[in-house]
Amino acid sequence: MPAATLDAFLNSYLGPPDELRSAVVATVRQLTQAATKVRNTINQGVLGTAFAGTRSANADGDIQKDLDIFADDIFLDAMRHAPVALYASEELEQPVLLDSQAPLAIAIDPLDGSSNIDTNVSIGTIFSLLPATGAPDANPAAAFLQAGVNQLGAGFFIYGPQLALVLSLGSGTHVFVLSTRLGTFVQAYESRIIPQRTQEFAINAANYRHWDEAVRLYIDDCLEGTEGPRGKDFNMRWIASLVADCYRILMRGGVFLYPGDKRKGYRQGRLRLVYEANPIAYLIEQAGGAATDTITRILEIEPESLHQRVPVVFGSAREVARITRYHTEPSAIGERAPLFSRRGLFRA
Ligand SMILES: O=P(O)(O)OC[C@H]1O[C@](O)(COP(=O)(O)O)[C@@H](O)[C@@H]1O
Ligand SMILES: [Mg+2]
Ligand SMILES: [Mg+2]
Repeated sequence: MPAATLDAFLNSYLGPPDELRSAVVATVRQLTQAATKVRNTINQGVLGTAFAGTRSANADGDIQKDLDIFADDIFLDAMRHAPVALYASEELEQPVLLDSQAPLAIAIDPLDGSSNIDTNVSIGTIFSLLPATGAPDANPAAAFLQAGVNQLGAGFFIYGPQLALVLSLGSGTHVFVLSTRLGTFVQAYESRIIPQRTQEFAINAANYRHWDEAVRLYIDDCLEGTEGPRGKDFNMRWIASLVADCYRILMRGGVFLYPGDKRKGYRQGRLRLVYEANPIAYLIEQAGGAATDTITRILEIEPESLHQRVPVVFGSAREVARITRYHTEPSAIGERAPLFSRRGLFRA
């Protein structure tokens, strides 16, 4: 029987007194308040213009939209009232030291799907909760260079038709929706289970000519549908908001790919390991899915730097495993010989 509210869920997670657990719960509570503020701002319909004059380039060189910076300020401020030692954000070159004695470190993408801000398509906030290891005041970035398996919890808010929180604290992936009538987040599902198989993929196909052969072949085979080696038709989606693509996969399965490609600066894809791929991989695995960098499990990758990128494939476990085989044992896929000699459907 699902707990009716986020509060009830968090209380049931608390269990016996435990400093880390209560820190996680207090932090999630602060995050929900911050997300509600961001949502209220979005609802005022002031996205592009309200924060004029705040545009600049972030740590990854992207042009920051004004709402990115606003959201970052809101979440940073909220974390000052949480048991958080360190706050690392996509929008900040270096982590901020908040309280060296506090037990947690948070890595956050305050506004995911920025290219959709002006288009009224779902955007979100992604967060990863880690133990604040090492000496936070001596080397703030070091706490974030731990593999995703160490996460104590992870989640994202999605500012869509509903304000939803997708959350895992290590036992399943749960979805809560803000009820404006009740003034609280209400559990919408007990725990998501992603189907093992799928007939739906998500990828930015405009990059087809830049992909490696393994990715092209996988997509070619999907597009051939019932006439190709897969023997079934596929559907395609690409929202260009990681949170929205992930939410759909949690609801009905599917596979998401943002591989590395040959464009300058995209050899490791576009997504960031510490505050995008790791929390998403944690949620997906907790829902029975899988997440890799095409070959290696995302959660086992040891980050080398806070803002590093990583190729990402996640979703229905059998499909993710198949994509790995396209990369590691291509001759075992289908019945083609010699492999990679075919011309792709997108190619002239
Ligand atoms: O525009 P592209 O290359 O298709 O990339 C879209 C991807 O980039 C992102 O917008 C990156 O996140 P940010 O908006 O936080 O930079 C993802 O949400 C999305 O999956
Ligand atoms: Mg993002
Ligand atoms: Mg962002």
